[in-house]
Amino acid sequence: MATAARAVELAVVHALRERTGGVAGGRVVVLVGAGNNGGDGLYAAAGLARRGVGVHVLTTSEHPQAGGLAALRGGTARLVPLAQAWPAQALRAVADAVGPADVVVDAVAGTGVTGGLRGVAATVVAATREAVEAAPRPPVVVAVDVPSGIGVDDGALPGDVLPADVTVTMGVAKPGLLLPPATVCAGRVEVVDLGLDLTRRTPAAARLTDADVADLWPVPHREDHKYSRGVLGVVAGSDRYPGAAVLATSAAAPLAGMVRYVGPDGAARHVLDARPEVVVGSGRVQAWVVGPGVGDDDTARLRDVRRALAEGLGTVPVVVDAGALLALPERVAPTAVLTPHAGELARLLSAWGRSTSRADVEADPVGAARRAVSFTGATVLLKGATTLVVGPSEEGVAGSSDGTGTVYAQADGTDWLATAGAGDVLAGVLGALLAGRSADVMAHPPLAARLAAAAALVHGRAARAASAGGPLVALDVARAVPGVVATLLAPPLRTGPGGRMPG
Ligand SMILES: NC(=O)C1=CN([C@@H]2O[C@H](COP(=O)(O)OP(=O)(O)OC[C@H]3O[C@@H](n4cnc5c(N)ncnc54)[C@H](O)[C@@H]3O)[C@@H](O)[C@H]2O)[C@H](O)CC1
Repeated sequence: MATAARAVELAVVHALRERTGGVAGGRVVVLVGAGNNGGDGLYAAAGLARRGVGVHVLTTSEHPQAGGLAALRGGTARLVPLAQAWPAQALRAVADAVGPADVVVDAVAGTGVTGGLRGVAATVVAATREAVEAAPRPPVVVAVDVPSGIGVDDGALPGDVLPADVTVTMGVAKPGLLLPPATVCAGRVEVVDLGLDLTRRTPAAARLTDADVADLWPVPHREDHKYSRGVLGVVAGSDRYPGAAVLATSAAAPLAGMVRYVGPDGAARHVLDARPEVVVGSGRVQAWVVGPGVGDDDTARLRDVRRALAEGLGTVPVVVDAGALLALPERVAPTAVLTPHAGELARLLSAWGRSTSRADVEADPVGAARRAVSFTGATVLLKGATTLVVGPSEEGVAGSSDGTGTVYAQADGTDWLATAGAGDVLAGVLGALLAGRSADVMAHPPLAARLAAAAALVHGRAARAASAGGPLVALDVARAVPGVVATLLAPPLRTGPGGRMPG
């Protein structure tokens, strides 16, 4: 508890310095519940008071953690017990304290709560949220371990939650901090190292970092040639949607050893205008992308899709996108990566006899993605503001009870990425990555999920680079991809002794 409380205290100190330029004299409200989460809040409050911070501790339980209460005693923190107050008095106390505060610490509840907050805790959290939103200069909100009341294991939002700017979480990022919808309430997540050995546990949810992606990315060696680096076959675009072919191949061409394009002459001309490096026509490939820009009623193009699926599935990794999704056989291996958005996933699940609307998928994206994995055996990448990737659980490794593995939740992009053609670019990036690691994926199919998450990270970062805070088009994202990969792969600049760069 001492380590956790100290980390919370330091996060508040940092927030105060950023906001006020100092620490002493800052105004902090700490909301404290009954359990150990509240205990962390109490110890942090005691530490802040010793630094000269003006601390209000608002308790939602009649029995806050005893050790933490003892730590407060004799100090300057003001204790305001809300559990015994009349509701109107309690709400006034919240509004009076929170309105002028610089920082609010949410230590109402942590991992000990399921199914949303109840009673005084729920009322106080709702009132605090209102007061934060109404404040002329809203305080910084620091959550202890998790924003109180989120679904810690599944990312649900079953009731009132105070959205945090920073979550200081203990030991490991809980799934609820990464998974939608709760992930939007977590803010920046800082993990406190408690020295736990987590190597033998399969996390329910994870998020790849830049370093993870750098480790996964295939880097050419001196002996490499275009074929050994991986050839990607792309069945994309149609007379109606030629742009999808251009976007998928433009994203893939710089990353793969070679891209072969299979499609109608008109689209092929556009592809070659944009990327003369692309080879038109079929041939041996180490991975396929099938479906971008192919309508599910386009008989001629679906013939190419089915041919590529028949040739690729089970032999090489295959990205199955857009129009190809409904052409998928009933069962496939995890080396097939489906890349639907919420509407496409709803259609797929409905086609498999589980009537599902887009709203259903949006309400429970993790559950919907897991169901698609259970039905097909494929790896599923569900596109969204937080892109989710999940595949079957690894043999011999404990996963979810439905036979699915870790959910990767990547939130690396920008809202500007919600634009036509962005998915075609992602398909190209993912296809090229799978082509480059084709033999590894076929030897160890669960790798497909990590690579799909890596592609989502690169795609998101490329969008941020292309956007620079403003609007973008999908081709800008494709153009930004090589620079993002270069940055991820660049060795970190280290300063030598005395702060000088090593020569
Ligand atoms: N290694 C560790 O696990 C560490 C954990 N730390 C912190 O401790 C919490 C978990 O503590 P715990 O006491 O088990 O649970 P909570 O603090 O979440 O509170 C439980 C408490 O809340 C009340 N309660 C239960 N359900 C509800 C509800 N629906 N609405 C309102 N109130 C509810 C009930 O009275 C319970 O007693 C973890 O998250 C960390 O923050 C450490 O500090 C570090 C080590």
